[in-house]
Amino acid sequence: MHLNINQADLISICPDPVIAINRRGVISVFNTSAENLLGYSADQVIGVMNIRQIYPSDAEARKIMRLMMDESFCGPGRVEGYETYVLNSSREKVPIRLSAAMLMKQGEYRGSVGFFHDMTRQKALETTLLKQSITDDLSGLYNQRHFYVQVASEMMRVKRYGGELSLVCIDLDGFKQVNDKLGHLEGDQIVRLIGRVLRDGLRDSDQAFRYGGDEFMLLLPNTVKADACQLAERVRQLFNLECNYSPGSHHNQAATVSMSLGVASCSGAEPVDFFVQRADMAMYSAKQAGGDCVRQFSTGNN
Ligand SMILES: Nc1nc2c(ncn2[C@@H]2O[C@H](COP(=O)(O)OP(=O)(O)OP(=O)(O)O)[C@@H](O)[C@H]2O)c(=O)[nH]1
Repeated sequence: MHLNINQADLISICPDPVIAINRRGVISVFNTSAENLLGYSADQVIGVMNIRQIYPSDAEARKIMRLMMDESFCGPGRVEGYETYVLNSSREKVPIRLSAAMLMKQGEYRGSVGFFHDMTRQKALETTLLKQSITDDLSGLYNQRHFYVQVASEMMRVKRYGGELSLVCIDLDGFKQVNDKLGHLEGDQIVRLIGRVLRDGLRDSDQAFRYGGDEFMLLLPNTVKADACQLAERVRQLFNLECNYSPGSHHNQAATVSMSLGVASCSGAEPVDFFVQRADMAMYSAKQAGGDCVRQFSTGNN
C-alpha cells in the first residue's frame, strides 16, 4: 500500500506514543503522543535519555528485552500487549500496554521501536470494578464473596506462621420488626449505621463484612479470643450508643434493635466452614441468652 505521506509525519500524528531507541538504548524517536504521555519534550530526550530512565527499574527494562528475544513469547524480535509502567517527567508511574519490535539489519540488532499505549483510564476502571465486586453497596463493607477469600487467606497465614486468628459473627436482634413497623428505608439506615460503626471501630488490619441481610462478620488477624471478645463488646456498646432503636434509647418505643455477637478463634488447622460455623454457633448462643450480648465459642455451644 502506498500513501502520499512520509514516515516521519505518520509517526508524528500516531495517536499512540511511539518511542524508538538505538542499540545502546538511547532514544531516537519520541512523537507528540509520547511527549503528552510522559511530559518531556522530544528535544529533552532524543539523543539524551536512555529508555532505562523511562522504565520503573533496570530489571523491568532487561525483562522487556528478554521477552523480545524470546521466540516463544510473540515470535522473534517482538513483544505484543505487554502491560507494565513507565515513569513520567514527575517520576509518577503511568500504566501502559507495550507492543514493540526489534530493528534488525543484516542480522544485527540496531535498536527497537515501541508503541506505549496509555492504560490510565482502563486501570482506573478496573480498580473501580474490582472494588465494586467486593463491596456491599448499602453498608459500604466488604461482601460475602470477599469474606471467604479473606478468611481462607488468613487461615493459611496462621497455619504457616502461627498466631491466632479470631472471627466475630454479628446478627441483629429485632431487625425484622424495624422493617415491619418503620419501613425498609429505616432498616436500610440501620445497615448503613452498622457499616460506619464497624469501619470506625476497627484497626486497619481488621476487616468487616456484610455476610447476609442482617448478619456481619469481623475478621481479626493476630487477635486472641479474649481480645476479640473485648472488641466485640466494644462494638456492641458503640452500636447501642449510636442506634436510635437500641434498648434503652427513648427515641422510638415501636421497635428495638441490638446485636448478638459470637466469637471464635483458630490456629488455621481446620476447614474454613468449620471455623465460620463455630463463630455462628457462638452468635446463636448469644441470641438464646436473650440477644444484646457477646458469647464465645466453647464445646458447650454445640
Ligand atoms: N431494610 C433492610 N432489611 C433487610 C435487608 N436485608 C435483610 N433485611 C431484613 O432483615 C430481616 C431479617 O429477619 P430476621 O433474621 O428474622 O431478623 P430479626 O428480627 O433480627 O430476628 P432474629 O435474627 O431472629 O433476632 C428481614 O425482615 C429482612 O427483610 C436490607 O438490606 N435492608
